Amino acid sequence: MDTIAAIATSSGIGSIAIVRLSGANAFALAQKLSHKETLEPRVATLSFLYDPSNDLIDQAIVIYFKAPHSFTAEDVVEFQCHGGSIVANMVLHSLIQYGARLAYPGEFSKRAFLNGRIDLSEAEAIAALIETKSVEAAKMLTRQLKGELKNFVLHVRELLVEILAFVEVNIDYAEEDLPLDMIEKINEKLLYLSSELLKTYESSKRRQGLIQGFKIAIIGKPNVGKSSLLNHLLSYDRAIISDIAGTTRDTIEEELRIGTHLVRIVDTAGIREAHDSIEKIGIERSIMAIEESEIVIAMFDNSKHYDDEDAVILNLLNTYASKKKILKVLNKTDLPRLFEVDYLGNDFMMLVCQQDTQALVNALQRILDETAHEDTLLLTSVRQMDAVQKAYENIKSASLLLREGELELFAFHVNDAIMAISSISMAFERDEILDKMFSNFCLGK
Ligand SMILES: Nc1nc2c(c(=O)[nH]1)N(C=O)[C@@H](CNc1ccc(C(=O)N[C@@H](CCC(=O)O)C(=O)O)cc1)CN2
Ligand SMILES: Nc1nc2c(ncn2[C@@H]2O[C@H](COP(=O)(O)OP(=O)(O)OP(=O)(O)O)[C@@H](O)[C@H]2O)c(=O)[nH]1
Ligand SMILES: [K+]
Ligand SMILES: [Mg+2]
Repeated sequence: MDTIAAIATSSGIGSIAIVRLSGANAFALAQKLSHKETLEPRVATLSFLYDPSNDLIDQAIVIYFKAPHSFTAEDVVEFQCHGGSIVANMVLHSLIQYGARLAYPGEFSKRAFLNGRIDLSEAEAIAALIETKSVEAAKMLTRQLKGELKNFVLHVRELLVEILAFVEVNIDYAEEDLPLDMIEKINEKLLYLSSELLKTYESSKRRQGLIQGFKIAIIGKPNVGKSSLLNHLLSYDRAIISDIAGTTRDTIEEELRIGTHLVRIVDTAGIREAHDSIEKIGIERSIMAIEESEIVIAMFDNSKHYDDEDAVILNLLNTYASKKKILKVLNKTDLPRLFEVDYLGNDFMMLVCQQDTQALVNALQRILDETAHEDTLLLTSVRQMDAVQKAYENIKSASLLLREGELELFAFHVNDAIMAISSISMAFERDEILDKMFSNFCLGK
C-alpha cells in the first residue's frame, strides 16, 4: 500500500498548517525530511525540515504515531509547520519527491475504515462534522464519532440474529407449528424493533436541516410583504419590493444566522392564478420551496379582504400541516384592519415586517432549538436513512409472515433486515461505491 501525504489544514492564511503522512514508509520519509534518526512515538518533537537538495524549508513540530496507534492504524507522521500555503506545500512536495503519493480526498479516513479503526457511520460523521451548520449538529455528530450509531446497529442486529437463529432451528426440526407463546415473544421483539427504527427514522427526517442547514420558506399571495420580510431579516435590500403584485418571479435563497443555527431562507413568488407562463413557473417553484423546507412562514395581509388566493394558501398549509412546522403571520398590522381575520384561527403572529421582526426571529429560534434538542439518535446521510427504512419494512413484512406461519419467508425478511441495518456500519458495497463515498470527503481527511 502506498504511503500517502496531504495538507490536512484548510488553505489560506493561518498560523499553523499540518501535513499528514500515512503508510508503511511514513517513518522513513520523516527521517529524510527531518534528518533525525529517531522520533519517539506520540511525542511532539521540534525539528528543522529539509528538502531533497538539503535546503532548509521550515522549523516544525513533528509527531510520529506508530502503527497501529494512529488515526489510520498505519504508521502516521504529522508535520505541524508554519502556516500559509507556501511552507506546507514545500513540505508536501518534498515528501512526494521522497516517494509519497498525494492522498485522494477522504483517503486517510478510508484507510481508518479499511483497517477497522472506524465503521462507516463513524466515517460519515467525520465527513459531516467538517461541514456542519450548527453547534447542535456538531454535538450529535460527535456522539456518532463515539460510536452511538454503531452501537445502535449492533443492538438491532443482535436481536434480529437471535430471532433468526431461533426460528431457523424450528424450520429444520419442528413438524408442527411454533408454540403460540413463542410467536408472541418473537412478535414482541419485532414490534419493539420496528417502533425503535421508525422513531429514529422520523425524528432524523425532521432534523435533516441540522446537517444541511434548515430551510425556511416564506409563502403567501402576492403583495403581502414576503420580500419585505426577507430584506428585513437579512438587513439589506436583497429582493425588489414594490406595490405591484407579482414582483418576485423566482425563488430567492439566502443564508441567515438565527441563534446558533445557520439557516437558508427562501423568498417565493406570490401564489395566485398565474397571469403568464413565467409566473406559472415561479409559482411551481414556490410550491417546491415548501416541499424542500422544514419551516414555512405563511404570510397574510391585515389590510386586505380574505379572498380566493388566501384560500389557496390555507389549503396548502393543510396539506403540509403534519410534515412541516408552520408559522402563520399577519403582516401590515400598522394599517387599519377593515376586514375580519377569523379565517386565520387564533394561532398567528402579528407583524409589521418592515419595522420589527424580532418576535418572528424569536419564534423561529424556539422551533429550531426544539428540533435540535430532540435526543433521539440522528441519521446523518441518505444512505443511513435508506438502510433504516429498508430494515423497518422487512421487519414489518416478517411480522405478518410469522402470524401466517410462513416461517421460511419470515426468515428471508429477517435476514434482509439484518443486511440492511448492518450496511450502516459495514461494507457490503462494492469498491466503487466505497470510493464514491470517501471521495466526497475533504482533501487531507
Ligand atoms: N493532529 C491531529 N489532530 C486531530 C486529528 C489528527 O489526525 N491529527 N484527527 C483526525 O481525524 C482528529 C482526532 N482523531 C484521532 C483519532 C485517533 C487517533 C489515534 O492516534 N488513535 C490511536 C491512539 C489512541 C490513544 O492514544 O488513545 C488508536 O486508536 O490506537 C488520532 C486522532 C481531530 N484532531
Ligand atoms: N404598511 C405596510 N406595508 C408593507 C409592509 N410590508 C410590506 N409592505 C408593502 O407591501 C408592498 C408589497 O411588498 P413586497 O415585499 O413586494 O410583497 P411580496 O409579498 O414580496 O409581493 P410579490 O413578490 O409580488 O408576491 C410594498 O409596497 C411594501 O412596501 C408592512 O408591514 N406594512
Ligand atoms: K409586490
Ligand atoms: Mg416579493
